[in-house]
Amino acid sequence: MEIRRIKIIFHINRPHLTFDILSILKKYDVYIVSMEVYSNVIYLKLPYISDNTLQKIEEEWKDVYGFDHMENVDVMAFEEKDIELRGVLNLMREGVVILSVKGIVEYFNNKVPVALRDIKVGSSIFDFIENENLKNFIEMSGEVSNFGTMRNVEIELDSKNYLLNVDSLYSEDRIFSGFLLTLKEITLDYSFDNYITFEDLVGEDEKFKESIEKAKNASKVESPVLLVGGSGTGKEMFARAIHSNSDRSTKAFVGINCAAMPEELLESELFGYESGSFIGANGNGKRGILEIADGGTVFLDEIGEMNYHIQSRLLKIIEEMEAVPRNSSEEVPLDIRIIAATSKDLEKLIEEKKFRVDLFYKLNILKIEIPTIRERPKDIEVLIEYFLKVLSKRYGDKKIEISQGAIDKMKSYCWPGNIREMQNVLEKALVLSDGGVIESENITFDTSEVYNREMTEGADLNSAVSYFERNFILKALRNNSSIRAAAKELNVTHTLLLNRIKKYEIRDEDWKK
Ligand SMILES: Nc1ncnc2c1ncn2[C@@H]1O[C@H](COP(=O)(O)OP(=O)(O)OP(=O)(O)O)[C@@H](O)[C@H]1O
Repeated sequence: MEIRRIKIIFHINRPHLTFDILSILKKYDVYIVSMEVYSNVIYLKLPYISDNTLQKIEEEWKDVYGFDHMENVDVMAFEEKDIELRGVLNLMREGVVILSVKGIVEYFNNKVPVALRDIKVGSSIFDFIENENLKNFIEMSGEVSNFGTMRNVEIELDSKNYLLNVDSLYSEDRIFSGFLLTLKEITLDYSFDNYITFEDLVGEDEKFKESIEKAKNASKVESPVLLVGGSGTGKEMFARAIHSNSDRSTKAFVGINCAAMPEELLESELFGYESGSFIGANGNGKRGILEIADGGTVFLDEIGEMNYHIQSRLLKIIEEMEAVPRNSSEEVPLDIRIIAATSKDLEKLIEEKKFRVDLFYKLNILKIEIPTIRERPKDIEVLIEYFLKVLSKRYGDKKIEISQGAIDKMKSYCWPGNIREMQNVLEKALVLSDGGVIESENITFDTSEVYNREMTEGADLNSAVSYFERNFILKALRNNSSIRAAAKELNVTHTLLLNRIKKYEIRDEDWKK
């Protein structure tokens, strides 16, 4: 006997609607196998009932205030999502396992290594992968839920080597829900294609190339590195490329964002729970990421946000490592390479007594400045071409075209969110273009508060106001076809707007389509 799945659609949402629907089922003595209730829809999974009975039930439902219509469906909403998710996972080229916050398997795809052949939903991943890094990472993330990623840890399963990557999963409102674990087999001739390498860093501008050269040199030495650059300029990509070009490349790359968590949490994340010493934790306490990443690289993003006390502890570790360098026969306390990044001016923070000058000097030895898009305008077209290729690949080698007008519009924009923003703008434009040619009207910029805030943070009042004013005027000009119309929208005189256009050196090509 077949199960029936029914979708009921309502044209209003009122109290007791579900109750009224279910009361009629009760009247016909039909029980419910399962049910999903949304604001205007109910899915019901019912045991087999004849068409005749269902028709009678439907007739009565029609009298329920708010009922619109019902449909027989093949799957419930949840089942549909489940099928979709499985389908997507199976499309991926690597073995993928989705875990709960405690490391329990929730989904896995058909590319998981043979060594995981007995894996089941509900199994613990630790029964299949015995790896201290993974264990610690999951245990700690489970407790603090803000830990990010674990990159390229080499593990062995059934005498084969794999690169293990783990990402924490969050809902839109940042509720931590588990992990996405990917396993990629390392084959001899293509071992590192999962790494970000310098080849992945796109750009031809001289300033950018200088940064790449510096980073390449930095990858061959052991001192800490300081990456300085605005939001979305590629600091993390640089850090990863340095790691994979170094002789630590087969070890962990662990990143932590110092701005993303409260101070006490950051401290225990970094140094572990055991007070006094995190070195050689004997299993009673929690290991910090500095220890988990032993042998590898630790990426400290937004180091300017780290509090003074944590800075002192970090400095001590760097000094201890220097006192007993790598390759020495003495017992080394910790073997990590620190790469720090900042979008803030650390020297200014030193003046404000928010950043330790001695830590700054340690980090500043190898300082690499990553230019913003404004500082490498020639790369705009290069990056557009690159991202369109990436998008085309993602959509099954679909041909994507872009008009000269759209390119010009992107060239005249100031890109406060840098490369990340450019990626987003192009992706959005592709959707808006409905699969055709990307035209200039499909290029829309996020002039939201976030960007204005990021751009104006740390600036003095006059330059912040100017920045805002220039952008505001540009927006009005782009929305209108003439200066006069824009002046009207801005409620200022034509002459005043002309003066401002002159002051801010706004060119016709900055706004005219
Ligand atoms: N040179 C580049 N070539 C291609 N893609 C890049 C380049 N630089 C950055 N990206 C892409 O831009 C996005 C932002 O890069 P990344 O996260 O490294 O920037 P970030 O400076 O660390 O950002 P944030 O300040 O927000 O931490 C990523 O999706 C990355 O893949």
